[in-house]
Amino acid sequence: MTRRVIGILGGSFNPVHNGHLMLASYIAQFGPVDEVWLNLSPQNPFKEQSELLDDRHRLAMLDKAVNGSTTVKVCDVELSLPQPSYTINTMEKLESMYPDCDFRIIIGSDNWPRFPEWRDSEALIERYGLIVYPRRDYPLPDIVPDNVTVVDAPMVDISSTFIRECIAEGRDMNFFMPPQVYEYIERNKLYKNDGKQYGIE
Ligand SMILES: Nc1ncnc2c1ncn2[C@@H]1O[C@H](COP(=O)(O)OP(=O)(O)OP(=O)(O)O)[C@@H](O)[C@H]1O
Ligand SMILES: O=C(O)c1ccc[n+]([C@@H]2O[C@H](COP(=O)([O-])O)[C@@H](O)[C@H]2O)c1
Repeated sequence: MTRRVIGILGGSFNPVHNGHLMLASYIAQFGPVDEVWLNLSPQNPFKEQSELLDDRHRLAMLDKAVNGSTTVKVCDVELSLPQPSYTINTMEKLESMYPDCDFRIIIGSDNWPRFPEWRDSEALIERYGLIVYPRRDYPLPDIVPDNVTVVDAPMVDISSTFIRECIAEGRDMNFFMPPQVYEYIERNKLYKNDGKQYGIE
């Protein structure tokens, strides 16, 4: 039986947006993988906890965003692993949970310069392999080491930070994410910057 190859795209997804989804869809169709899993990191080792919305809201928005897709899926394994979310722990856990799959790590070129600071970065490249895609202002690596693949995906230059700021200013961000995610944000009054943490659906 052929082994399924899964690309893991980790992030805070605070919130997930069309940039994440278009990239994941592109790599699942044109990259060296069969599926892309959007892996929710409750606590990125490089980010401040205080900036983050509750994991359950971020997971609910991811589930709504992929909407049952068979090639772009959600992965919540880090919710039950120690924090911060080190990718090496995640990959080892996934390997043990899905012995019939091969896993790759997907990162943007913005993450490439600091990749050597990731825990066990050399082992991550050697054991799993990296797929690197372009982000604005961050050139792709000139010299591509063994086990690193560059995928020239189109760039959609939006970020969760921009979306959070715009919502806090009262702007309409409906077209920056799937409508069902935006409805969830509105219904739960998320990112309003009024200091309140609203309930989980
Ligand atoms: N517009 C985009 N196109 C492609 N990849 C993106 C885009 N925005 C973020 N990513 C990548 O998706 C992964 C998860 O992103 P993350 O949740 O950190 O989103 P972000 O929009 O960069 O968030 P923030 O603005 O809160 O830092 C990261 O590897 C990040 O580089
Ligand atoms: O494992 C590490 O040392 C490590 C260091 C920095 C970031 N990561 C992971 O990289 C993913 C994307 O991070 P970011 O900064 O683009 O949100 C996310 O899943 C993080 O947990 C992982």
